Amino acid sequence: MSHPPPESPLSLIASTLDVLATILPSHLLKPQVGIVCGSGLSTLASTFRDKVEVPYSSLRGFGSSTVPGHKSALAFGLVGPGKGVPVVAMLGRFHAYEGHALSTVVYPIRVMARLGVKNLIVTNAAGSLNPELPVGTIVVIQDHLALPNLTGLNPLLGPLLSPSYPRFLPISSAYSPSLRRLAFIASHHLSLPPSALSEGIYAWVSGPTYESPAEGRFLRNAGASVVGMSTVPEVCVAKEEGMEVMVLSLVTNFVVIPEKYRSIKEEVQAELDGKPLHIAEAESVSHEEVLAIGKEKGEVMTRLVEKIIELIPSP
Ligand SMILES: O=P(O)(O)O[C@H]1O[C@H](CO)[C@@H](O)[C@H]1O
Ligand SMILES: Nc1nc2[nH]cnc2c(=O)[nH]1
Repeated sequence: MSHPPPESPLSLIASTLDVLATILPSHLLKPQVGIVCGSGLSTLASTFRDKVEVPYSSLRGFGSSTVPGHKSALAFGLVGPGKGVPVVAMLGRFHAYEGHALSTVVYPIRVMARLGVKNLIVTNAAGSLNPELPVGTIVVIQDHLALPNLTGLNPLLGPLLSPSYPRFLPISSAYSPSLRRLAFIASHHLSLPPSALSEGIYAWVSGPTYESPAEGRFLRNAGASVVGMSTVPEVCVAKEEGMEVMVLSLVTNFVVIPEKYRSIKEEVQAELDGKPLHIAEAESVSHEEVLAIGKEKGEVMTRLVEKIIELIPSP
């Protein structure tokens, strides 16, 4: 028995676009800006006007977001004063550690590109590797350190989706300087304190384990400022699709990097000497903590993203 040939990615995308065309009113069908909401950050769509939510389950090619703090739906709407800017947001993203293929992780970005999105604002929750980036800081990402990209898990591995795409995509200027400028100008318009927004380098790791102390130290020594388990696949594909991209990482925790390891050998010797050591409780990260900071900073992130969208020159 012969099997039908597998559906091509482009025909799958076309079927998603057909469904959206039947659901959306015409003024929302051509979004100019795309947003990816990070863990606990789906509030970024809370102020959209004329909002229409489309569940991922109704769109072929989409996976389901299984991580708490990620909702499985696209939100379309208008942002900003007057007529408003049409936008689309992923209220939840897909991570490779959930078991999604990288092609699924980036599928919504390819759909956004074909809806007409030219500017992509990617957000995430991330762990800080730098004491100068405390919890609550919003880091405007300048560059990335993607170990999976360097070791065989690049999201662009495989046949090109279109022969017009470059086989060897340069990503040395993936993080749009003009959009990054707008982040700082928006922050100024909103009178946020200078410490609210910083700049840095995002390390992408596969997760789902958080970093061991040695891994955290390794990433810090390699030049990364924050670390997370997402974002880079979306950025690489958005660049391949010709979009301008910016990334805002919300620092939700410090990566635990002790200056000195606890020495069980010294502890035992101290006990034998009758002078037991005082051992501090070991710190650790939790996703609940990550979500709590997302909730706390959701409002300021929303105002910042809205203002950036207002400042993007119209086409
Ligand atoms: O990157 P986002 O989706 O914001 O989520 C971050 O938070 C989760 C860990 O708490 C990981 O998925 C990490 O990547
Ligand atoms: N890998 C990683 N991802 C995160 N997402 C939020 N915090 C962290 C972190 O400390 N490490």
